[in-house]
Amino acid sequence: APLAEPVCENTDVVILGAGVAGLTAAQTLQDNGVNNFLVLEARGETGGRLYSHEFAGHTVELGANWVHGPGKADGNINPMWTMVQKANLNTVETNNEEHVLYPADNVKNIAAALEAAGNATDKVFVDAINLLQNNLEDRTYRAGQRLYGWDPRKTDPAEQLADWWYWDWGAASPPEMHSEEDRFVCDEPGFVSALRNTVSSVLDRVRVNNKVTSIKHDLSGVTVTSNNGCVNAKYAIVTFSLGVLQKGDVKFDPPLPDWKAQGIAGFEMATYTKIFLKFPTSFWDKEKFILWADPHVRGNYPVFQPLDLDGLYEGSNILVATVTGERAYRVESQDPEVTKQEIYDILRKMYFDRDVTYPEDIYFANWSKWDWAYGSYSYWPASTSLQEHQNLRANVDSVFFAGEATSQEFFGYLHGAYYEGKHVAEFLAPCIKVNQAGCTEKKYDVLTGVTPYDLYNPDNGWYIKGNGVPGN
Ligand SMILES: Cc1cc2nc3c(=O)[nH]c(=O)nc-3n(C[C@H](O)[C@H](O)[C@H](O)COP(=O)(O)OP(=O)(O)OC[C@H]3O[C@@H](n4cnc5c(N)ncnc54)[C@H](O)[C@@H]3O)c2cc1C
Repeated sequence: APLAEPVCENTDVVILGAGVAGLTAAQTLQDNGVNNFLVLEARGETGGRLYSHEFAGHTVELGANWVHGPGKADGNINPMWTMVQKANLNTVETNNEEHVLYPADNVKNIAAALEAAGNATDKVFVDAINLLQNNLEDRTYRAGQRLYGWDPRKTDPAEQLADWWYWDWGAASPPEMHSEEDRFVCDEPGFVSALRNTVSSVLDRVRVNNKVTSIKHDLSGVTVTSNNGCVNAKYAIVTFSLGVLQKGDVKFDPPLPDWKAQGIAGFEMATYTKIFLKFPTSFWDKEKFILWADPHVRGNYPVFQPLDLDGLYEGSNILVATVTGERAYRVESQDPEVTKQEIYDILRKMYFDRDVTYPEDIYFANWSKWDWAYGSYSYWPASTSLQEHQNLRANVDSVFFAGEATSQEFFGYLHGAYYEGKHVAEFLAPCIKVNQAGCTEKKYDVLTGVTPYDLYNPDNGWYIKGNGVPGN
């Protein structure tokens, strides 16, 4: 071949992304007797949004931190819990009720608001299962809460904090997982070590620092181009975050069909930013969650978590603040020194009677900016159908998709990514082994609405369909 022509590597399956979904897919292919595969990863390390990082001499988790719902011995065990136990990582049980409340002069109201919000939330989840199982019209989370008596006043700090706590922060947990405790992972090897141990036999297939820029596809295969060359394969498994798919940095050739583009466009990425702070002294409550009801701004540094609790990083003087959504974008876009000062000012208001010291160091992830993530995790907007979600999940030609966002049950979670990676590999393994073309997953070319057309009638205020408009 002429020298200028790039020679692509050949393999059966090219997995794009080495997060939980990609590495689980790789391991599952191998477990099912498929050995000819490669993993291309943009970053210099594996794990993706399971991201352990050194801060102030300790390993902290920039991304996933909890095993949400470890499961019960007599039921389903969360696969992430199995990994964490095998790796023998230190964890601590948490639940949303282990908190101290600030400001001190508003504690009674905050406690009452938390109780009301919590009660409504429990009922909304039961409701949500009912709507889903019976194919009834969806409603927003807020509509559900109102029906159960929770409609926080916009200018009531206690109610706004309670609302943030049960929605923005905590309650995005799926109903199946809701009643169980959560396990917070805090250990020097890092949460990501549990994943790496589990997939150790496929790690040598991962090519780090390979940022994929285009995916050429047809029914017979794919050509994937990265900053480091190209790979031909029979199948690709794309595990990029929903944010990456939405931003369009990776070109599909031919472009993705409408049903697929619509599936990708219809879902949302949240941003959840943890801010790690190292202090000269530890002056805060030794409690798992310290909540702050800001008198003016909803979600303004509403939760702090000490990492220097007994059994965690004792003596570390590390405090973690979390912000979400608009407040997270603000932190990502302003000078960290400003963030430091803002947090210091709030801590001084909370602990006006203690010796509050100034943070020595600060670090946070730029989830909404990082071009390998563009957000922290996905969520499912109200009134978006299962069909549309399946289209986000389904393959286009030889390109398959897996990741937390493609999980209908556990989107947003590590175990969602795990189950999707496992599913896609189990689906493809037989296709590869018998060299069977046209393996394809369920998709919907047309998404249907829910109101039958004969209900568009004058009784319902609909005059256009042959009935003329009122007064004509
Ligand atoms: C702040 C935060 C807190 C969270 N907390 C929890 C929690 O407590 N519990 C929980 O269960 N879940 C939590 N999650 C969610 C969990 O981390 C994710 O659901 C899970 O890690 C997603 O795995 P994935 O394999 O689907 O995607 P990813 O981990 O995003 O993997 C995709 C991989 O693709 C790579 N990639 C992207 N673009 C390209 C490209 N162009 N070329 C090559 N490679 C590319 C990325 O670098 C990445 O490694 C949290 C997430 C965040 C961000």
